[in-house]
Amino acid sequence: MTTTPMVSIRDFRLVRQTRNGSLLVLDDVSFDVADREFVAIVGPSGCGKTTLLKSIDGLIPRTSGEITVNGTVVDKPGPDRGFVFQMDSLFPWRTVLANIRLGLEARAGDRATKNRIARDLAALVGLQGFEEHYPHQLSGGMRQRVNVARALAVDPQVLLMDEPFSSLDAQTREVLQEELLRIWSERSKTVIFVTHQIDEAAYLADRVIVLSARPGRVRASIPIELPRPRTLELKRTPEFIAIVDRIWQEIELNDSGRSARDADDTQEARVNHA
Ligand SMILES: Nc1ncnc2c1ncn2[C@@H]1O[C@H](COP(=O)(O)OP(=O)(O)OP(=O)(O)O)[C@@H](O)[C@H]1O
Repeated sequence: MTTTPMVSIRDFRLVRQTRNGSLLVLDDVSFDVADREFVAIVGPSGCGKTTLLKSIDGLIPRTSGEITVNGTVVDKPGPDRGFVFQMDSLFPWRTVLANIRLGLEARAGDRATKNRIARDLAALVGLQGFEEHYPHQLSGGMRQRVNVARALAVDPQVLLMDEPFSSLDAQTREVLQEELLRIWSERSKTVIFVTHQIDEAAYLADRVIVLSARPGRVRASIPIELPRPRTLELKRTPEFIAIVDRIWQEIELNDSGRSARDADDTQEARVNHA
């Protein structure tokens, strides 16, 4: 018996229109993500990680290929997916509770129930006691906790996270990484997590997908066979360091064998209109 993957990406290709013409951003991307799997996506800057995540959310129309979530073709955002953005995307005039409640407001149901859900989520992300605070009264880490809670409010099956901790200091980032693993296991979500931090990818994920320089193609899919539950001490073990090294090697070599960092500046993956 085969189980349907939670997210399935098939022969996905995406061309963006820019001032200089058409730009091939993603090409021939295919991979599956199982229910409750935690997958991290890494790759050189500009290779299309955010574009891929937004495509899974249905925010960008595909050029060809297909993405399905729980067997349904994605053509727009839906409550089965929650998106946690890279940058602080809270409404400054809303309290913590009102920000978390946001996704629920368009839905049927009474205000008391929605407030209860929002309060439970505030507690889940460690913000009990801060429900009536405004974003400017919170630290960066606390604001990202609100972002996570807000994405969870509609109880999505899939959580799409775009470098959610990148603007945080190293210590806060590590605290939130541990918290995210706790939330992921408590709430049984499927997570797709884009990051630049290779150690973050290895620490969090069951599997790391490495994209090539633009146009992004799947270069490697590396299973992270490290035991769970994971604690931060894991990062100091030889097994962990070896995995991080392996991921780095895949990133450093792009398709033409050049350094991925150089290639990002020079590669012109443009598609002519003609
Ligand atoms: N709205 C847009 N219109 C046209 N091109 C875009 C748009 N957004 C992004 N791009 C281009 O698509 C390519 C991929 O961008 P994307 O943000 O997905 O990359 P990324 O891998 O997430 O980058 P980074 O790691 O730097 O965040 C880049 O060349 C970018 O310039």
